[in-house]
Amino acid sequence: MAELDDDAPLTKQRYRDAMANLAAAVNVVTTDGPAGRAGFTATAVCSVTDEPPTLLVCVRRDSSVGEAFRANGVLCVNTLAPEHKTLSALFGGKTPADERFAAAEWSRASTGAPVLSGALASFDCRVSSVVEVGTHAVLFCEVVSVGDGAPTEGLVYVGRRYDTVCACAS
Ligand SMILES: NC(=O)c1ccc[n+]([C@@H]2O[C@H](COP(=O)([O-])OP(=O)(O)OC[C@H]3O[C@@H](n4cnc5c(N)ncnc54)[C@H](O)[C@@H]3O)[C@@H](O)[C@H]2O)c1
Ligand SMILES: Cc1cc2c(cc1C)N(C[C@H](O)[C@H](O)[C@H](O)COP(=O)(O)O)c1[nH]c(=O)[nH]c(=O)c1N2
Repeated sequence: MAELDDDAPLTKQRYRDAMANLAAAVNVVTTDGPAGRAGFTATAVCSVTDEPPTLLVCVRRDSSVGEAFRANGVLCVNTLAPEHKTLSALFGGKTPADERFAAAEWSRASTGAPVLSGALASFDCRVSSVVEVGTHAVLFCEVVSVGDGAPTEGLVYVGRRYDTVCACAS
């Protein structure tokens, strides 16, 4: 059981160590448009409201991909299945964009954002507002269409490693 320690300084490392205990779905977030095609791995994705359907994505402001998302103003959140572990590492590393996208099959959403074939779910979005908080930009995104695959197993990231969970309806 975790106990709060108010005396120890709250360092970045202690914050990260605690956050590492939160299991999170793994997504590849993609965009395309005048600023070019880009994509990155993200666990900082969350549903905000269903009226209007809105989710948020947090992206590091100093990442090579962040500006493309802001400039294109559209994105697709592709939720990964267990077979996408290698893809997650590719989109989460320093690999050039073309190599990232060459590792999977894609179609195009109505916004123009790339949709991952075999994703557990895909959310095609328009960025409705951006709030900068510290090192990250929080992209609030209105969902314009969704696609979901057959119930299967989901990929989660917890304790700094990947795991598989049942995503089947009980
Ligand atoms: N929100 C994020 O930007 C975020 C989330 C998860 C992982 N990552 C990156 O993926 C790599 C591997 O992460 P890891 O979980 O194995 O180990 P880690 O020790 O770097 O991170 C542990 C946890 O802390 C949080 N975190 C890490 N970096 C963060 C950041 N810059 N801003 C906000 N929260 C952050 C995440 O919840 C992460 O799962 C690292 O480079 C990490 O920075 C970034
Ligand atoms: C499991 C996991 C989860 C996340 C990440 C990584 C991994 C492996 N990364 C980091 C991000 O994917 C990485 O910095 C990319 O490389 C960013 O693209 P550039 O390398 O800057 O092009 C990440 N970055 C971010 O800004 N928000 C996030 O939610 C996450 N989540």
